[in-house]
Amino acid sequence: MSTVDPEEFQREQQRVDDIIKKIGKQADHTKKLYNQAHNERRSVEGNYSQNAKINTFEADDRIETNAEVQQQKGLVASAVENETILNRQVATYKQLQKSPYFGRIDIQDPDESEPETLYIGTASFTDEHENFLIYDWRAPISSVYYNGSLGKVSYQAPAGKMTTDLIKKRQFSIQNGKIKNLFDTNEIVGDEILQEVLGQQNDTYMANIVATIQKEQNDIIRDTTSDLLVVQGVAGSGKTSAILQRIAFLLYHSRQSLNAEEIVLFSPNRLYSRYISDVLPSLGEHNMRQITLADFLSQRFQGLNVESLFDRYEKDDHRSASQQAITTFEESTDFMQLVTDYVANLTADDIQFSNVLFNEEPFFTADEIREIYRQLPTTMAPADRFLKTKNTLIKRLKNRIDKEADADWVHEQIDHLNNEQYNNLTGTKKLHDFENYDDEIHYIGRKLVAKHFQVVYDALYNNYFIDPYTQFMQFLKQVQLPEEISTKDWQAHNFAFQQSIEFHKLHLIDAAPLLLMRDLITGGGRNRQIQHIFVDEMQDYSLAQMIYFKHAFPNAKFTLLGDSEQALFKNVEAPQRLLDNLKSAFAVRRANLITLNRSYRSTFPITNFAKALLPDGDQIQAFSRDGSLPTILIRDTPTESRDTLIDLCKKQLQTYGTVAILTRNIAESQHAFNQIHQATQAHLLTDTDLALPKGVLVMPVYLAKGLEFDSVIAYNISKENYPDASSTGIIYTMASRAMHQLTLLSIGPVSPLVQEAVTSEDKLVQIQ
Ligand SMILES: Nc1ncnc2c1ncn2[C@@H]1O[C@H](COP(=O)(O)OP(=O)(O)OP(=O)(O)O)[C@@H](O)[C@H]1O
Repeated sequence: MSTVDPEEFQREQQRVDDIIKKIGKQADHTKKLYNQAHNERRSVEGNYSQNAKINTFEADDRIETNAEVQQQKGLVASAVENETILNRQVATYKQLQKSPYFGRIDIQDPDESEPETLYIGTASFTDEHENFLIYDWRAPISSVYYNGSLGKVSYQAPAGKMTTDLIKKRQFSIQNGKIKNLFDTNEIVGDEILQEVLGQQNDTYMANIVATIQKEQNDIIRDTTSDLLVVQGVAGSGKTSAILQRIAFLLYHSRQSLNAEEIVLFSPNRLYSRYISDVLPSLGEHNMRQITLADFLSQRFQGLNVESLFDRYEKDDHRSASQQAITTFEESTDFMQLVTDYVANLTADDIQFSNVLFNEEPFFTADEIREIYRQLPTTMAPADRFLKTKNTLIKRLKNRIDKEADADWVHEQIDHLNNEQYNNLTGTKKLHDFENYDDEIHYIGRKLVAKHFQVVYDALYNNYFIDPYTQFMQFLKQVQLPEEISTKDWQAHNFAFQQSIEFHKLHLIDAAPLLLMRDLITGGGRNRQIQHIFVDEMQDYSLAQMIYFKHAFPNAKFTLLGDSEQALFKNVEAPQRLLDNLKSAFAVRRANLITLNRSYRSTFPITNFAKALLPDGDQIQAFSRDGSLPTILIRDTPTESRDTLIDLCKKQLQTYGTVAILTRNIAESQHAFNQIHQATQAHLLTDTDLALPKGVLVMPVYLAKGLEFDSVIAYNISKENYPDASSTGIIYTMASRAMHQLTLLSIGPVSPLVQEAVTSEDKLVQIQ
């Protein structure tokens, strides 16, 4: 298979052996350092807990002890960091020992007499003289490997654009220190190694793809200039892979100014979060923060049960045209603009202030709060007025505390304090900080009263002096409706909003506009620390939600990835239009759209079948990997279908590690699971599952988003279940989850969507 002669192969193997030896030496040395660091951390920690236990009872000792504890704390933190870095290095060496590199480039720089040979791997490795024996795949020079065909190539180095002559490009597949395959290639990254990688069985969790990154994927990964990067990629084109490699790349390039905590990925579900969680650690990086939309919204609406995308999908089956029109309206950019305009024009009388209670009595009345707000200049932004109002309320609370501090009940409480309680109240203050005894008693009194009124302070701090739900109701009532929505339907919708709030629930469509309204009034809800937001499966988010993200993370650059054909919840939107919409809504300068049309996940026959399901499937290029044709099994009765399903699962398990039965919704999953679980030990997966087991998995299609399985069985793709084109996205998503084998089972006649593929002149499926 290899394109190089045996002697050359031998020379390369010799080099691999030498490098592995060197890595081994370095690994042993680092392991020793790690053990030292580990012991040191434990001893520093021991010291710290000793010191922290020192008697802090005597007021004069307290400050000294405090300083010492702070110092010890710093020592612990740096010892932990040291240990973590060394531990990570040891892990990297271990990985490099198995497979030190995957690429080699020979380049001839214009001002050098000899060509230079560079090897590229998942991490850098240098010898004792700081010579690079392996270059990190993210190093500037490594981009030549991913980007260039032989001949003149350029790359971006810290000093600016450089050019060189690429005279050889070699790809390796090295496993456990042995070269399995070796190719010289002129292509960007040759298909041979990719064939091999893609032909392997699903590993349950996603692996990094740095050895075989393709050119378009590389453009996504190395884009450091766009404020908004939108990627439209067909199923299996490597969008999720590109996100993760991109994060690794950004972290490497901005080591000093960016850390993983400042990157947030919105993931479609929790299974997906787990599915991708090994990729960054395999590249020696920490994972970014991950959150699902449902969890994000629940955090923002403490105390309310926010509908999830999945709840909504389960319900969407039964929605009328008018409900659909309302959803479209409320999820649009225009609607978010209406919210913004509404808030900008709110007068003091319009704002729904509410009483702040203490012991069930008003401590501040809504009218008092409104008066404070009214007195502020109307030229101020609502959020600034709100903040000033809040500060005034806090000041008034402090005045109350000050007065109350000398009340009899307070003095009485002070008399009953024991020494420890008393000292805890004086905190870092020392005795001579007080002018006299009265001063000290007043100080203690204030502390006691502040504790007493803590609920009031908390209510102010959390902005509970406004009722955002009633406010939103007021907003909904005055909205100018588009023609296609009748006043009656709108009223019904508003009533439903009000009712759901009474039951502590919130519909998903109301969440983004409501949050925006609340934030614009209160000035809260913004996180300026986050530098990058990634959204995978963006087709399942509304524009309104995206606009809210932009508002909530004002300093972040956005990378949005999706496949409009896999939209489970709405109609397909052309990527360019989406980009234009987002570009104007986000008001960004540098926006970029990248399209990925080559699909890597599935075998050639599976991708060909999936393509045929789509009206514009021609744009999808199937990667040429052999496999059997997808099979359609039509059974007349539920009993026959059950027997077929059990047989099928058993048979497939002999060949494959994961067999996924994908259904339309949770009820259907439950039904299929009940039929087969005894015979097949199947697992039923739901929204709350966090891990992916091996074996037969049964789940609704929306939980399979972003995932892949060796074998997929699309459950009951009957005419009855999928009567028309509105289900195209669902069947396409199911089919495109399969890596090696796809089976479609129908009880009764098959869906017309599949029928077309069946009757196509090219043989796309086999029927059994
Ligand atoms: N350059 C590559 N080298 C090796 N494997 C790749 C490459 N690109 C993609 N793959 C593999 O193809 C499969 C699909 O990739 P990925 O899940 O990233 O695609 P996606 O576009 O996010 O898919 P979907 O939208 O269908 O969920 C994965 O198994 C991934 O490892």
